[in-house]
Amino acid sequence: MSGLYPSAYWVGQAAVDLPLYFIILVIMLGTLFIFNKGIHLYIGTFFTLTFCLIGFVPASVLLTYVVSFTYKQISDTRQWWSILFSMTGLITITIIELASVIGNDLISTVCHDLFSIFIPIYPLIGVLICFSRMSWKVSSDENSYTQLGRVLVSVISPYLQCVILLLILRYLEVKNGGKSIRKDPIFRKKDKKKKMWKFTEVPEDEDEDVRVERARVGEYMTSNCYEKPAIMVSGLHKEYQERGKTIIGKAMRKLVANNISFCVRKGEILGLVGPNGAGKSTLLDMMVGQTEPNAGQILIGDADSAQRGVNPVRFVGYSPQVNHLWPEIKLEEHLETYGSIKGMSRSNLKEVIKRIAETLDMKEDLHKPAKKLSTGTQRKLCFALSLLGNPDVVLLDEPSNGMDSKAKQRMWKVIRSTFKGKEQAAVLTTHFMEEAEAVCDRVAIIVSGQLRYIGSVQHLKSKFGRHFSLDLKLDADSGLQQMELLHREVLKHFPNAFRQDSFASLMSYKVPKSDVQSLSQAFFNLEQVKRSFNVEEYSFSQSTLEQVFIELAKEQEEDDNFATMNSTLCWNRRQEDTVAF
Ligand SMILES: Nc1ncnc2c1ncn2[C@@H]1O[C@H](COP(=O)(O)OP(=O)(O)OP(=O)(O)O)[C@@H](O)[C@H]1O
Repeated sequence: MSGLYPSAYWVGQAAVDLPLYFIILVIMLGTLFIFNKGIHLYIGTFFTLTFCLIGFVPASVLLTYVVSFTYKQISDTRQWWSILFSMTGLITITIIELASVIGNDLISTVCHDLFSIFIPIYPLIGVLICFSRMSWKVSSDENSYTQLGRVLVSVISPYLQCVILLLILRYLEVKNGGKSIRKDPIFRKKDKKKKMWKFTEVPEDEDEDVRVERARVGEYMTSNCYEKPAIMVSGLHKEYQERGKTIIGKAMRKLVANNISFCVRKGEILGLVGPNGAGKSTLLDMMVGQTEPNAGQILIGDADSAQRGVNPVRFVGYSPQVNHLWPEIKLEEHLETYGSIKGMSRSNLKEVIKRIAETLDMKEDLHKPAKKLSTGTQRKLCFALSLLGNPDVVLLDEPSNGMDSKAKQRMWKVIRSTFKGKEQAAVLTTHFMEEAEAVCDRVAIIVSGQLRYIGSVQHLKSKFGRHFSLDLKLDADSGLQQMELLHREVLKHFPNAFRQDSFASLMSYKVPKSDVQSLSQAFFNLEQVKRSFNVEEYSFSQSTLEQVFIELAKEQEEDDNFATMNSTLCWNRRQEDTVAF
């Protein structure tokens, strides 16, 4: 709520609403007493009304605050609640008058008392009805006595209502409020006793590079003599409790970060890749403080500047997986707002917006509201917002989702030029291996909440790429017999080659490294095959990062029969180890 604690927000609202409502009511009552000859203003009436108003005004205002939790748009309040309040006032008056007309004082008194106690907008109406009765009716002691009793109920009820409505407001804030509620001096939630986490064990099957990275982070954390990396994540652990499938089913432990440690140096871009649900977004959420880890430490940016009191908003730029845009606000206004929050000057901001619009091809969309932007442009905008103000660290959660390939290439170029050789660092999650290869200096592969690998793309390929890919495209006229002969010839040169799916005249093989003694010999053999078997063209290449990733995910997720990776690829673990893109 406007960056304020909830209590500060409500007190601020009340500081305006209470006097305003009080003044309006005083003017209305004054007018009533001046022009209505039926109700006389005596000293007693004046004090009773004043005392009633002091309780009635806050009770009515608190009621509107409480009902404000039931609507999502401002217009809802005008349409429904104002009509409902007017109708309630009218109905209560009608009921009380009807009871009086039929001469049943008991019903009239019971209704009056019930309305006064349970309907916060009634007590003032009730007091006025009583006053008019006391003025107009032939005065009898019994009548005056009844009316005084009713007045008393109407005057006291609003004070009780204030207490109850305040408690309801607090309950609603605690239930619906965001994180600021924890620090709120009035609406603060009582902290439940936190579960104490034991130091999590280092996974036994941990990769050597991951182990080295963990040791490096440990050194950085304990030593003062190094130039610290831009991001340090140490021993991060997070798990959720998942409900069992049946009502009595036991809650399951879902591990989304299993003792993860890594660091990102200044000027470095680290790619986080992994299958759906591996825990990549949760990791970023923990880095920006949106999700609380169960154990571990995250240090972002220059600790010295944090101690010097530099605004932490300037340290981190974050582009979450779900777009965080205001639907009615224009693209340019988004950039202006974020730029101002990050402390950019007006003139600088204008220049930066112009450059962003040109670089990311958004010039024509500058004056469109966010809801009218295409999905790709919305992603571009979120990406641009995260870069505004040159933050020390930028976290990008699947930034290129929904972008066409041209837009992706532009964005990759911007990312490279922003971080390469600079003081800033970035973490980027992606499903596109092509993206990781094009943009990232190092890649971290996460499977089932565990960091399985970390290193440069080339190192990953040479470490895990156990196969070469061989594709042969035969002449369109070649028949099955020709293909069979070619297959035998391939096996002659690469005895352990494994044939994958063939499409029409295209034959694909996975060739183990052990079958390739020297690359020159392999290409010499393939040239001969090409000449003798009407092969139109062929390609022989080291495994792509995509293939390496599939291998890794398969090795380490032995229990899975099927897994999907976004829309870019899927793999089916069949007995013959077929990879299908
Ligand atoms: N608040 C939560 N409560 C329970 N489980 C959660 C919660 N948030 C995330 N999870 C679970 O944690 C796992 C990791 O989710 P996360 O979104 O981090 O994965 P991801 O690697 O980013 O996946 P994707 O690539 O699909 O975005 C998922 O199985 C998800 O269902």
